[in-house]
Amino acid sequence: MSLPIIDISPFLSPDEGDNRAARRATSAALHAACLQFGFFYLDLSAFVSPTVPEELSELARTFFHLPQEEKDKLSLSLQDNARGYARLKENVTNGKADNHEGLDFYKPVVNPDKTKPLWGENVYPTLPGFREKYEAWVEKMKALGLIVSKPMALGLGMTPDEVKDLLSLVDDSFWVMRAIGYPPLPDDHDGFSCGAHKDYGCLTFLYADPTPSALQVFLKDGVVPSSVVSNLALPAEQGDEEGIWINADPIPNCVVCNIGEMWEIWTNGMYKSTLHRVIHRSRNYRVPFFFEPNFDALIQPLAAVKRIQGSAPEKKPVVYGEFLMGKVSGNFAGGKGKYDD
Ligand SMILES: O=C(O)CCC(=O)C(=O)O
Ligand SMILES: [Fe+2]
Repeated sequence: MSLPIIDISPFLSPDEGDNRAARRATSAALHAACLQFGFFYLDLSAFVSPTVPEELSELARTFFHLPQEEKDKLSLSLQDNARGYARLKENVTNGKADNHEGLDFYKPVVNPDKTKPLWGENVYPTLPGFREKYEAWVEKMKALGLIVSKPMALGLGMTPDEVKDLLSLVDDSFWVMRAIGYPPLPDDHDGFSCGAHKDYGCLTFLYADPTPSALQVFLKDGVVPSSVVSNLALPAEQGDEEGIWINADPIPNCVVCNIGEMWEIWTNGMYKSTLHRVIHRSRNYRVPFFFEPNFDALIQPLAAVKRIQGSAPEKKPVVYGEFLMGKVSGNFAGGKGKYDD
């Protein structure tokens, strides 16, 4: 049982000739993957050289091996409580400390003011090449976000004008990038490397180290046939929901991609943002990139979705920046973590 692999290469070359059919196939495959799982792999062989994410992981390794007092100089508490370094177990999900440390970056803002949540400045380690390589990755992932948004829009049957409108909501993405350091999760640890959560933006692109069984995805009952479920070893339940946890092990040349809550609103719940968690039994370094809407974007159910669903009750629209602020300031002030509801 493995999540689908989507080939984005037809969207890297012009919309002509044989490529048209290939584009339609990619869009249909994405639509099916979003309907069924909300999680899939994107094959980036034609887009990213495999050495680039390895370099990022290596730089993260070097940073997280620095003495604690060096890392604390970049503490997010010295910034805007969002940008910067969070110590091991500083983030809490579902009331339990996450067994990871992290370094977070957000889209730079005009007139930064670190007394306002999210509105400070990114802090980069002074390690040679760190800033350049991570900033280059931001550019690559922003481009990927725009590329993948197209087949997603086409998979929903959007018209060319609707596609343009959708892209205008993400063309100045208020992105987030994290470098995460996972030490091995001790057997007696009361919690996870990263507790079960949904991502809240549009699309997460996770460059994952090759450790198997670390990232786990919750599939509710009925998503996969029971003949498949009986072959899976992980225990079932999540809160009061019945389902299974499956491993989303890394595949060479692919990023793991999942959809966030903004796609859930755009599709009026047709695509679900899927719960996931991390249980990392070895030491490693991973770099998720969160491709989010523009800060001021109004996110509401799409006309194309209304055509599919008819007159279903509609999810409430949100302005992405307000939604994010509510989440971040409420959670940090209330002692909750960045992923808590
Ligand atoms: O490290 C991973 O495998 C996933 C991390 C994650 O889910 C997140 O940071 O939102
Ligand atoms: Fe996540």
